[in-house]
Amino acid sequence: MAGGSGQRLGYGIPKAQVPLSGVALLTRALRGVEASGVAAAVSVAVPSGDTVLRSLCAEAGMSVPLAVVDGGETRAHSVRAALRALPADIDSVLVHDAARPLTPPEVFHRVAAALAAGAEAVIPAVPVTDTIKSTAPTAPGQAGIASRTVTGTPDRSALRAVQTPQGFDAALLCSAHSAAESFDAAQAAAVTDDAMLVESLGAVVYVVEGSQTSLKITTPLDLLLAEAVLAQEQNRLED
Ligand SMILES: Nc1ccn([C@@H]2O[C@H](COP(=O)(O)OP(=O)(O)OP(=O)(O)O)[C@@H](O)[C@H]2O)c(=O)n1
Ligand SMILES: C[C@](O)(CO)[C@H](O)COP(=O)(O)O
Repeated sequence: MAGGSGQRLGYGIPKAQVPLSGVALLTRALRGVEASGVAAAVSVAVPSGDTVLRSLCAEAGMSVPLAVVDGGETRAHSVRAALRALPADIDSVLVHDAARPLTPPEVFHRVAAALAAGAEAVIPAVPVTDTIKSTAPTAPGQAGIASRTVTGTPDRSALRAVQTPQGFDAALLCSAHSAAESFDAAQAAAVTDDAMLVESLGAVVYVVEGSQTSLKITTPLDLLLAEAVLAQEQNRLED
């Protein structure tokens, strides 16, 4: 998925074009897919009319067929557009973010292996290190102190920070996305990953180990962190 604009990164160009140590995020993500060897075909959603990312796809030198489609208003719209461009006879789909340029091959392998073992839906994830609170807007009359108050503290040991690629039985994912096509704007905005759509159909979603380096580039700080990860890898290779 490379159809986003990258508002939070704030570069003024689609995020997938943004260079990470000189190589565009999309190119790095495609290299990750290629290195994993799990894909028989790839479908990339780019912002409508974007020619730069289309060129990067053509130059990526993928060893499997690669389709490029115009993405949509939300990530889920882009996923639907990309799904429509995949070959009709595929059994499984891995949905991956161009915004995760450093996902190691083993994460792709764990997701693909779980699908091969019979899972209908699989997500990679890592334990959370912060304590997470649910919150709500402060009640009228108390708003002078702070804008939100705490409504609960979920058990951290059960929480996971979820990554991509997320893997699915192709028919299940298509059904889940068909159901989401009728969502209104608020419902559509609340869809932050694909797994939650199949969860709403009652499917069992399996969790496999993700990777700390599979971070999502969302803000400028994430880009700095990713550059540091690459520099460390480079040093390790030179040692
Ligand atoms: N309409 C959209 C929105 C997002 N994405 C993709 O979904 C992934 C995760 O989205 P996010 O990190 O939120 O990217 P942006 O939408 O570009 O970021 P922002 O919300 O800051 O604008 C990214 O690879 C992004 O390109 C997409 O294909 N189509
Ligand atoms: C799909 C995802 O990468 C899983 O963590 C994430 O939910 C995308 O969120 P975003 O707000 O669209 O970046």
